[in-house]
Amino acid sequence: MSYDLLLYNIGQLILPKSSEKPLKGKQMQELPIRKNAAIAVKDGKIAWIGNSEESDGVQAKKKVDVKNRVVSPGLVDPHTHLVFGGSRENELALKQAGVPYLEILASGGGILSTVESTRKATQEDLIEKASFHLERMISYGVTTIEAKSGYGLERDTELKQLRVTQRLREKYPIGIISTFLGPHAIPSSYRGKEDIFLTEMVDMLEEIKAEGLAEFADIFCETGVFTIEQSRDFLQKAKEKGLGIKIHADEIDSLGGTELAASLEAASADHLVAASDNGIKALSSSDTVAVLLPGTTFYLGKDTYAQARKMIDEGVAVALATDFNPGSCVTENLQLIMALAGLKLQMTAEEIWNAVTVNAAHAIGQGRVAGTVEVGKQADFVIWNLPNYQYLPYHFGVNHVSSVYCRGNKLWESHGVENPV
Ligand SMILES: N=CN[C@@H](CCC(=O)O)C(=O)O
Ligand SMILES: [Zn+2]
Repeated sequence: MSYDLLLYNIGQLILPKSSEKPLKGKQMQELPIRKNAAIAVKDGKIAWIGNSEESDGVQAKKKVDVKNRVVSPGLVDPHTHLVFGGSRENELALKQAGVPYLEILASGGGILSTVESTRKATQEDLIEKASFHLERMISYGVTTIEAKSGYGLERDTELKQLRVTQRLREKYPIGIISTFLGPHAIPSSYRGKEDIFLTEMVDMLEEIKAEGLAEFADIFCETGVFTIEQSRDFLQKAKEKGLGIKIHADEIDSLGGTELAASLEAASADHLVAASDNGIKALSSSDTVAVLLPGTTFYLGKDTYAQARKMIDEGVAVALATDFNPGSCVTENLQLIMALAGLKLQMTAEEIWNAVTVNAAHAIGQGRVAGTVEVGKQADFVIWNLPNYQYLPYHFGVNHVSSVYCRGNKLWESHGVENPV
């Protein structure tokens, strides 16, 4: 058999355990590593994994010497707000003056200011801007992402954002999972009429599902935004329409969104900085993935991070994401989030790699498609300029990628000096 591509001399091949369900608690500590490995690709899929010596006789159109470096599955970023207009650099001065995130929002800024810019932007403007950010995500080793709407807060702009995501799917070979986040904030004109706004958002669910514009629905459950009851009602209706569900839960105040996510069997509950002990317990007896966003906590200037250690020790499945957005976490760099997970969430290197591969894939319903390197799966992987897998969360703030492959094709390559391993 002749393959399309052979990678040989792989110093460490990171092989997160494939599983029907996300890895929970102690399972996250296991990260199988194959030393001196080789991978062969045929028709965009992994066709063979073996020892580098065995690969001598393997026929392939192209052979790549990995020079003893690390290869991992393509990273998965399961929480991004990729499509938006404008930017909010003016908020830095407000933050420095001590104005809290929710206060900026309540005074018509924050999310609402991005809503204004997104409403004004054309579909083409949004495609161009999102492409720029997406290509930067890819350069950091990401081959699957989730992208949320939520900067329209009215039918036409929400649909415009979702259509941009569809166009990005056609434009790029990477996996892009779309989430409808219509209830992301209360538009100023609907203050005191939140239920009318939510009915309008619920009315969009059928069309979104029928047109395949999103796989998931999401809501921002927070003080001054949507209550637990409103969130339950919206998510239940989304589920009835056949959409998967997610929730921005317990980010700032402990409202009980974590417990709600577990009780509704949501695919993920995201943020969870203020999750209660009961919430963590509820997650541990569910398959809902806790998607933690330490970049957001850092960017909002907080000292208290999500209790990742307690969550993992109590048996929760944890994933990590950038939360890339123009307000609360302005970075496309998932490697930076991996470093923050080591420094601020006390996660081990093994847990961190599982959290950005297999568990991140499960958080967006892609456990069968992405997040692992195994025969028969999509050939999405990253060659890293790393001497070993523990090195990544240790050396922070830079890009360690040597090259990114998606479905067996090289998508991005670094032109810098290689780290001598
Ligand atoms: N917290 C709610 N939504 C986003 C922030 C959006 C924004 O500030 O534009 C988040 O997940 O952090
Ligand atoms: Zn978010």
